Amino acid sequence: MDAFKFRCLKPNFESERSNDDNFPTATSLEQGCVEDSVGQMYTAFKNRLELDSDLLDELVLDRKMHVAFLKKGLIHLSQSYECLDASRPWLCYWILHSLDLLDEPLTDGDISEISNFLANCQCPDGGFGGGPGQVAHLAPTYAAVNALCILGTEEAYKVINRDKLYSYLLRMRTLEGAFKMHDGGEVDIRGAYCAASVARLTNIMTPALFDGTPEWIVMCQTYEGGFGGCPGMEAHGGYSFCGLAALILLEHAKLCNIQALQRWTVNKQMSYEGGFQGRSNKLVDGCYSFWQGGAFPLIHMVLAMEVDKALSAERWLFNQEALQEYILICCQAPGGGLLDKPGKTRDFYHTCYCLSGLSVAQHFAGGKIGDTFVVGHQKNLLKPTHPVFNIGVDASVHATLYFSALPVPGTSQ
Ligand SMILES: CC(C)=CCC/C(C)=C/CC/C(C)=C/COP(=O)(O)OP(=O)(O)O
Ligand SMILES: [Zn+2]
Repeated sequence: MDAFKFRCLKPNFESERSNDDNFPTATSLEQGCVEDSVGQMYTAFKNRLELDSDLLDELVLDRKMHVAFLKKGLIHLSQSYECLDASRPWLCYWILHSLDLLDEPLTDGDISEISNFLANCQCPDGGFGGGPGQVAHLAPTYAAVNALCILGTEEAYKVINRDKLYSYLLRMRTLEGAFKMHDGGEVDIRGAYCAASVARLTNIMTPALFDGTPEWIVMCQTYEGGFGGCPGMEAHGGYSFCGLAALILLEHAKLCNIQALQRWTVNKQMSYEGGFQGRSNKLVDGCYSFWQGGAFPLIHMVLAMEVDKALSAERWLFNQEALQEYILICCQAPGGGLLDKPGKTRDFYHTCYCLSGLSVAQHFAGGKIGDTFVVGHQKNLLKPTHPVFNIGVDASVHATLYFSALPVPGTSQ
């Protein structure tokens, strides 16, 4: 057995624990508790391996259980999901994207039924609401468009009223080029990303729609290097992903300080836990496997355009093995589904973003095509995700091809 195949078995692993015992704060105490529970998961895994070294492949992604959890969610949700009644297109997206990463096909009947449901969430004046009859909102609009592109049939694509979507996006635009999340709603960097993502996928992007948007987005980059939700706010992984992905979609990534963003993002991977935190001095969480981990392919793309000679041709600039260990050992719920950290309950959001982050950590697409790094069983390998849209690469290519044949609203193209 190669005892050091896993990072958590390294002799210096324990020494990577934080040591704030002298001046405990609420935050450092919480951090200590998380390290205890993560350490217990790693120790339990190590002990199982010591009993039977042939169990190296025991580090498995429990595909069968995850698929069962996800498929059940397509049909029935427990009462605890009532609070997500205004996020139903999100539930479709989280479940469909997770199943797609796991390479689990849907029946034609399921595809039609979900397409119909999303059609019922579309608003008469364009965009999608959080459920049938709800007001249009940019976040469920992003989720619905992604979900329909994952479904990938002509029936699904045709649900999207592109002319109305275009006028809805124009209505959400502020004078300076930022986007509000809904009529009378808050303006933040999610709006810019959601608008740019759906506009790019469905081929309704025009210069008028995004005039001033890149300049507004870079105002959200903070002294730490990450992006906040709007100018002056704290840097956070969710917002940083939105900022960089939107700048790439708008072909203006050069406007931001990519070195500062890289330094900040690299330092959000926790040395002991292996997963990512969302912001400085906060706790590890499985969903940041994508919001932070997913930024590395984007950063790589931007640095590669600048002909950075020091750029690795083999690895993303984070510890891909450590992240996979965190997800596989600490984030899998025994009955299927993935979660934030040990002790938390599973949900579809964390299932989607843990799997998305796992996929990023398994696939390196910055050098020769198709380099994979799979920790544990080879069958853990997921399909690759498109780092800008976070839908499968195949689904994004198929959708882009379909919509590029249609005219851009308000132009002769
Ligand atoms: C496309 C789209 C809509 C993207 C959303 C991006 C995203 C996840 C933003 C995070 C927002 C935020 C400030 C969370 C902090 O939560 P917290 O204080 O509970 O968590 P923390 O302690 O980990 O920061
Ligand atoms: Zn989370």
